[in-house]
Amino acid sequence: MIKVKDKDFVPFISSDNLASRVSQLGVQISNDFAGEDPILLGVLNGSFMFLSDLAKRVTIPAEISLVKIASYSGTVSTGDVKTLMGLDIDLTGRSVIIVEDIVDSGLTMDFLISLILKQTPKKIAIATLLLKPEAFKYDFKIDYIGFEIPNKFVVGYGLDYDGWGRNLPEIYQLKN
Ligand SMILES: O=P(O)(O)OC[C@H]1O[C@H](OP(=O)(O)OP(=O)(O)O)[C@H](O)[C@@H]1O
Ligand SMILES: Nc1nc2[nH]cnc2c(=O)[nH]1
Repeated sequence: MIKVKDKDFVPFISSDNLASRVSQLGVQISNDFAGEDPILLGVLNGSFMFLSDLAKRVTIPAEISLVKIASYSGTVSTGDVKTLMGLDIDLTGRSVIIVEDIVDSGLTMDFLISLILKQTPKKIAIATLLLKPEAFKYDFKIDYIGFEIPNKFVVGYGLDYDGWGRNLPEIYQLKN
């Protein structure tokens, strides 16, 4: 068990499991997007570690760009998604792979998809390391899912609790 800020968390997904799953996703993306020169669009802050490891496993030419949006404060969503750093790349006619650490309710991703669609890309795909199926409220398709997890708050491998815990190399779940 570990303490992050003022809450206790228990080990949930080991760094070995993360590494092998991320590597499989990299192979899949490389096969599916061969010849398309995709853009890996990471969503800050949470996706930085997943994006970094995934990008190293993508063996085809790919651009990398970042957007920064946020809706969570502590362990709860504010229900209000804000763009804190916008797109700095033209997505017109491009194949865009959105890279997220987690899709929970789906609110953030839904917001991002509509933002990107305004730029008329050729294709949008979604890659998320984690998905909480019980919490997911939308019906957009998620193309690459690392792990489906229960509806409990997690930290580590980029994911934070109030800013803390992002640097942990494995994923932990909030203790009951
Ligand atoms: O599906 P949802 O319910 O919208 O939740 C998922 C979002 O929540 C987290 O971001 P957060 O707002 O905590 O910002 P961060 O990436 O800076 O940690 C996570 O990185 C996703 O972007
Ligand atoms: N750190 C963290 N951020 C989230 N954003 C949405 N769900 C979660 C979660 O379980 N953990």
